Amino acid sequence: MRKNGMPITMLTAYDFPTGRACEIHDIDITLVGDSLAQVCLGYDSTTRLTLDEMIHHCRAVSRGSKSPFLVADMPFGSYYAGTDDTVRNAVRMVREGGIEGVKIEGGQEWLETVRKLTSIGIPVMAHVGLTPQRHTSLSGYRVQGKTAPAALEILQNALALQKAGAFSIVLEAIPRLLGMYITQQLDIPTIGIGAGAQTDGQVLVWDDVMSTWNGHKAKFVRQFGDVKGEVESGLREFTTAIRERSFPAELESYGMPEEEWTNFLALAEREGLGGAAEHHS
Ligand SMILES: Nc1nc(=O)c2c([nH]1)NC[C@@H]1CN(c3ccc(C(=O)N[C@@H](CCC(=O)O)C(=O)O)cc3)CN21
Ligand SMILES: CC(C)C(=O)C(=O)O
Ligand SMILES: [Mg+2]
Repeated sequence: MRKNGMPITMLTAYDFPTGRACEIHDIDITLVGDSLAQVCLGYDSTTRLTLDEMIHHCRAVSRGSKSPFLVADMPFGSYYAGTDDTVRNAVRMVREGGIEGVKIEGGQEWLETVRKLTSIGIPVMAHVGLTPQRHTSLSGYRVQGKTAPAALEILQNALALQKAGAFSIVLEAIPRLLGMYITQQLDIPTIGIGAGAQTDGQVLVWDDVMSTWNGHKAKFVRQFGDVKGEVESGLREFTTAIRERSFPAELESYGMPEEEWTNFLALAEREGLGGAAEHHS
């Protein structure tokens, strides 16, 4: 993939229509992010998402997103119980979910896992800096690598993950200088989210880009679309039109030959049903 060329565009998708939109509108990498826990399923943390739930959404996205490279987050708890178990879970995501690569959060502790998945043909995207699956032990969603030792540790993790075979790496919520430095040091492409403008690509969450997410807006989010505004005005007009009976119009309903209607009324009356039709208002 690209290094120093045109930046890589990556966007999350969670279902068939959003996957389809990534394909049609020229996204390079579609990510079935575990952020789906929060933005689609209403959980308070990505740690609540199960492997089965993730696979269900991967299946929908993969039917819509054919040409972008398709990556999915391995859910919290699906890659800790030894390499064999992790491989089994990743293989399910590929075979049942139809995805092409997996993303895992963390550093040195996953080198063996990255080597194994890569060796059996499942490309691994690494993810360092702010790792949301660990928000509890990180004491919340905080910028990472702001001190010299912390920055060094992130760089060392990134280098080790590359050496273990990761094909790309997400850098989340780190100072922009560190994002630039790590990008220069690595041969594999870096994809930033809150890592400044010098990474090889950028990723954001669909609902942040489209302004449909009602929760906290991180500093790194830019809202490019106003789907929330469209939903508001669309629903206001929908309910108003129903309540004032301007919907449906005649053209939005079905007719019947006049003669059939007359015969119907006569038939109904003969059967002793309903009486005259003037009751309807
Ligand atoms: N809608 C949404 N967007 C995301 O980017 C996202 C999710 N959900 N859910 C899963 C994780 C959680 N992520 C988050 C969540 C919060 C912050 C956040 O509030 N960051 C603070 C940093 C404050 C500081 O340390 O100074 C910020 O205000 O940017 C960052 C990433 C990224 N992912
Ligand atoms: C924000 C991206 C990188 C992610 O991991 C997610 O959407 O879950
Ligand atoms: Mg994620």
